[in-house]
Amino acid sequence: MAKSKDKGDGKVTPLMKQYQQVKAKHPDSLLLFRVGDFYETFGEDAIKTAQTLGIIQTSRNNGGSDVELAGFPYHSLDTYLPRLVKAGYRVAICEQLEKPSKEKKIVRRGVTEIVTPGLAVDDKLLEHKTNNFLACVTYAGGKRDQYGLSLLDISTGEFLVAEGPADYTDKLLQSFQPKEVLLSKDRKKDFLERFGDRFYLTPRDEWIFTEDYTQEKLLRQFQAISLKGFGIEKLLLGQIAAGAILHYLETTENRNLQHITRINRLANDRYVWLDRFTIRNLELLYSPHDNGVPLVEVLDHTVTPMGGRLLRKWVVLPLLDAEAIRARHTVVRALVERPALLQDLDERLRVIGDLERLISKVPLGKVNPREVRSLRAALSALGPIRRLLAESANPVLADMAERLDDLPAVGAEIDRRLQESPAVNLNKGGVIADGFDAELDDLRDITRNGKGRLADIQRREAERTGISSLKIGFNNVFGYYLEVTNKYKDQAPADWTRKQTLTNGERYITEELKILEDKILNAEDKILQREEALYEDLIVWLQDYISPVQQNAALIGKLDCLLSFAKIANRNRYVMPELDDSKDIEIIQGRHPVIERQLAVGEQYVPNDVHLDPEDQQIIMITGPNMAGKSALLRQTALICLMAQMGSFVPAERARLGLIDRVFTRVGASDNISSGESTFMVEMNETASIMNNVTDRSLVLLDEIGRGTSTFDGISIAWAIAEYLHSNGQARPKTLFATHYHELNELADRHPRIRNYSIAIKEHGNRIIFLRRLVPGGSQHSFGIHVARMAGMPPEIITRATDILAQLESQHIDADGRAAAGAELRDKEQGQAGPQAKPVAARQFSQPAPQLSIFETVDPTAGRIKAALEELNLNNMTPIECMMKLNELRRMLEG
Ligand SMILES: Nc1ncnc2c1ncn2[C@@H]1O[C@H](COP(=O)(O)OP(=O)(O)OP(=O)(O)O)[C@@H](O)[C@H]1O
Repeated sequence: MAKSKDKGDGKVTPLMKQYQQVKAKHPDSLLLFRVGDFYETFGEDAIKTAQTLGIIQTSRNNGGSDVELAGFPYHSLDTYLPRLVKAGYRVAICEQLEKPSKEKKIVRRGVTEIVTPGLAVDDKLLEHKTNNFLACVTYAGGKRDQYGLSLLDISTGEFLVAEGPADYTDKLLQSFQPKEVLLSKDRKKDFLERFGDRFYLTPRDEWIFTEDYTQEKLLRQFQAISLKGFGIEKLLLGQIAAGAILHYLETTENRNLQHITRINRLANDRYVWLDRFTIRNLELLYSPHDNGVPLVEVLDHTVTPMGGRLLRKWVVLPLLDAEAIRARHTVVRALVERPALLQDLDERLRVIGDLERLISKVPLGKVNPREVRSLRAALSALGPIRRLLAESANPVLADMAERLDDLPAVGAEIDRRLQESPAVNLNKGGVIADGFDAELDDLRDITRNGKGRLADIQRREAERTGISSLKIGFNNVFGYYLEVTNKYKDQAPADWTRKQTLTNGERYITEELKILEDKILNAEDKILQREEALYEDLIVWLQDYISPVQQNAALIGKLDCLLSFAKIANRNRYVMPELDDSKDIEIIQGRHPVIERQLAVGEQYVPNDVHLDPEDQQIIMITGPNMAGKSALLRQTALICLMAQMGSFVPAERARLGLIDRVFTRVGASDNISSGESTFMVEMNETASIMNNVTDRSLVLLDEIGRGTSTFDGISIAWAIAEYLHSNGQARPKTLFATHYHELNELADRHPRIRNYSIAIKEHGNRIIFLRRLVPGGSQHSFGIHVARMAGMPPEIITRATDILAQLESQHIDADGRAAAGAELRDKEQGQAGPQAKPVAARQFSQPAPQLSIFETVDPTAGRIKAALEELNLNNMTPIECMMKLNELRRMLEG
């Protein structure tokens, strides 16, 4: 609230009083207060506005008070409003609700709109190819890990509901990236703990988030007596979230919501489950790297905003239903095989524009005349598209043709009512077509032919009266008049009214003249008023067609995505994957869709075969030096599977794929301590969540798991996880395991479904040449030194490191005790109590290392550890328990 420093008599001007009343109702919004031709801001708001917009801040003296002030002309609203909202402010726009008049001291004012990051409809605030979601999250509370989530894009009318545990909610928040999250005040802390602080939060009173209140809001919006038909009746938390969104819309003056015609359940059983690490790690939508390119950018060759937005959903929601996936594949194939059809459709789609957002602007009262014309243009493009689809001989496309409706009545009515190239703004006129409205035509005729009509009256009256010298004149006192010289004044007829006597003549008015005068003088204003009224009629009339236009927009979006898939299949030589009922993944000469697009000229992406199946080759351990291409191979395998289930062709020579239901990804972080937990614990927790959720249709990517901890821990974790995934009951998730620890190669000797592979390299003198080929068999070194050289490490260090390595290798112990760690695990597994691990202190490197066991020291901790180890009943422990125990022992060691 603007603080007025009282300087003298303490009186606040009526304007400031009115301002303060309005501001009191919107304390958390930045208030733009219309005063004449300006939007003014006061107090704190003025400081923020001036800073954000870079405009001058002054102060205003209001009846003895002094307050900060910053303002801008009303016609700059379009430029400044988006900047304020993008800076993170909620902006309330307070308009003058009546015209100023002499009688009234102060005009009525009120807030007509509140714009927030999640409630944007202005094109300047929106990105064409991205939805702008407002989310609401509700929480069951207590021990139940259950959340309700609703998402609304007010600019398109898309309204979604979901319900599930925290990780599911988190995943959806990450996939849909809401611009604002509504939540109950008392849940804010919980939200921040679970989902982090990266969202723009709008906490609201608790009472809103109640079942009865929100239900009623939903029923009213959909004019329904029950929510059964929407398939969301069981999602009570989701319903509360959705109803709370509707409440929020009301309080932000968004009351005309006829474009929100549906509410859909986001059914997690229809889509591949991608855990949140997977969405991030596979860089599906965003890349954390400066020059990184996310998958969606490679896939996106859509030409309509609807297509662009839908593709983003397809990318994070790959399908589980084989039939639906095949349907997409067959369309892509049909389009790939008929380039002429593809090109024709592409050209037609390009003129459609943002049909979905256009129609949403209709009820919101934000659609301008030119946009209505674009709507008309889009509808007329649908006819030819429908014909092309119908002739395509593809059943899915033919079905789309059936469902597309070019709404000829709407097109015809727009033509009848609107000019062909109407003005953008209604307040300039020139919007409604000639010939549509007699009154408007008449007014327009007057502005064009006013003088001619006056001349007509003059001529007619002269003929009637025989006064040949009759003239028409105008003055400011009584407007148009007929003037007669004294010679003819007796001939003036009775129906003329005398208005003025001059020395040499008389002036008269007639009723006809006065009517014409009124029309001439007010024609411009009346034209604007009439056009406004007629335009409003058109918009109201259009509201009956919101739903069919939305359906067209949805079909066009889908078609656009499929065209995009066909285009990239052509451009990037993708092939149609074969989906079968197996649980296998068989990729011949697969490539990474993103990396292959980024290679420098002359560089070739080296394709690789990957075969995984739960019966025989369930887990692949991939070793190889840094930079060899291990991560790329892991990711490309997952991306190929996911692209296939999105309906896309894939970068490979051939791919035979059983459906996958979940993808889990873990990347060993080098430093995860910032979150307060040790890396070890983070990995344990995360990995435990994989263990609990895998099925034998799942795909697990483990990239350098255990890297964040010491080698000993790292190998232990990786070892135990690999074993668990291999031997845990019925579920046999297909797993790709990239690791530096070549010690893990021993696992393959012990477990039938674990296989070793490595990424081939060639050693050339002291250098490595990366061949990027996946070859059977593990690798023997870690090649850290080579990588250090490539990274530009000083030659002295490289030479010294090479020396040390040679010494260590001659002792069969590597630089930080890896062989020892491997041996330790081996011994444990075989039930041999006596560990032979021999960690070596760095200072011992240049001398033969004495064979020291940790238990041979005099340290009492070592004694405790020994006792604890002896107590263990290894046969009764799960690998995870083993790992936990190891961690505990290690902490004892660390004190
Ligand atoms: N098959 C391939 N063909 C061509 N270039 C490749 C291939 N695979 C990977 N690369 C290139 O090599 C780089 C390193 O690959 P990647 O990150 O997968 O290595 P890595 O073995 O996982 O390394 P680190 O162990 O350091 O994580 C990639 O950025 C990519 O540019």
